[in-house]
Amino acid sequence: MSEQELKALRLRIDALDEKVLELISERARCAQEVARVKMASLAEGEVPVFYRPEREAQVLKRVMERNKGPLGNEEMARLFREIMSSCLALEQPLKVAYLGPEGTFTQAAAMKHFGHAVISKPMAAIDEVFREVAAGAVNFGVVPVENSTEGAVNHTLDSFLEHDMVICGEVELRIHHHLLVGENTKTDSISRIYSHAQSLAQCRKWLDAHYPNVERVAVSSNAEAAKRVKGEWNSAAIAGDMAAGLYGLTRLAEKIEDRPDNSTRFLMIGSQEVPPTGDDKTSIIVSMSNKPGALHELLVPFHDNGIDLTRIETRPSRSGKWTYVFFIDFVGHHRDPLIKGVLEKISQEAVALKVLGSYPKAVL
Ligand SMILES: O=C(O)C(=O)C[C@]1(C(=O)O)C=C[C@@H](O)C=C1
Repeated sequence: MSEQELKALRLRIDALDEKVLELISERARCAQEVARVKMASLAEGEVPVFYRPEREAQVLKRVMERNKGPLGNEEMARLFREIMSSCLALEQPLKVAYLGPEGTFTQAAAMKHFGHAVISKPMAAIDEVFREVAAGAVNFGVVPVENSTEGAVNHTLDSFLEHDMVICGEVELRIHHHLLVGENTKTDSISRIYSHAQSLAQCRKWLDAHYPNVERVAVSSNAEAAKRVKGEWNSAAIAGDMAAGLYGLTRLAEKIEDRPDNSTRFLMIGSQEVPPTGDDKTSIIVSMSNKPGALHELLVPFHDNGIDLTRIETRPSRSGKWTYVFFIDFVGHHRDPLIKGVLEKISQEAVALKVLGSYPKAVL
């Protein structure tokens, strides 16, 4: 390519950037207007709701449907995710608590869902995220709920039994683990590998094959593992890209998870009910009396109405020995007439039924 051609193309890019800039600014001004209208139409004592997950899901879906390339749909939606995040921050900067410390996959999930224009607050434990939301110190919380290799995150399920929370969104993240070391660590001198217990489990086969005799130490998060090895000489951490970048660690081996499709699902928790979008999921907790056929009775109304169950999990209830609660996710919104009917049927049989929330299916 000649210098001349390159120069002409860069001039075109400059001109296009100017238009993009103008359009983004116009969109941001429009969002400010939206905020003004929301404020003006408030009833006496009503609090304004700036963040609208159902609208955000619609915007992102529309972008993906209309995108003609060459950028991929997800790539394009991610750009719009960030534009919307910044527009919302003009209306109201959201405060989001997540399972920290900085650099965890939960932080990456929070950024994927809310974009980078939020004020984010790392918490030391899942229960603390719940408490922070319940206390009203933040607008939303982000917690992991299940992993495709290791199953349920029990701390999260148990926290739902203790706190009144509304689930207002979900996000799925592909989890890639790397073996990370600090600058002073020699490859052949590793005597200890730190990570979160779930991450150690997700890389068990790889560790058995490559470091069978090295001590594996479970710590509170993989970001914590990364933080520790930064200053140590003989240890390595298993953690993801965010932690590697944050603590300036070197990747000795990349993508060491045993299953290439290893993914984690995260939930956004708050107090805001989300209206239907037409493509939603609902999460409920049900406790049944301890008698034969109770689970069957619970599942029949879903089957009879052709409702797609996406997950069912059992946890011991806090109220009696050998009694259980079921966490169930299914497709649909609790305001849909069909779902309403099913929930009514279940509540007739159940000891207790709680709708944790209906929310748009993850778009990204
Ligand atoms: O449509 C709204 O209610 C807006 O506030 C605008 C907007 C946007 O930028 O598109 C911003 C924040 C909301 O979460 C949803 C959408």
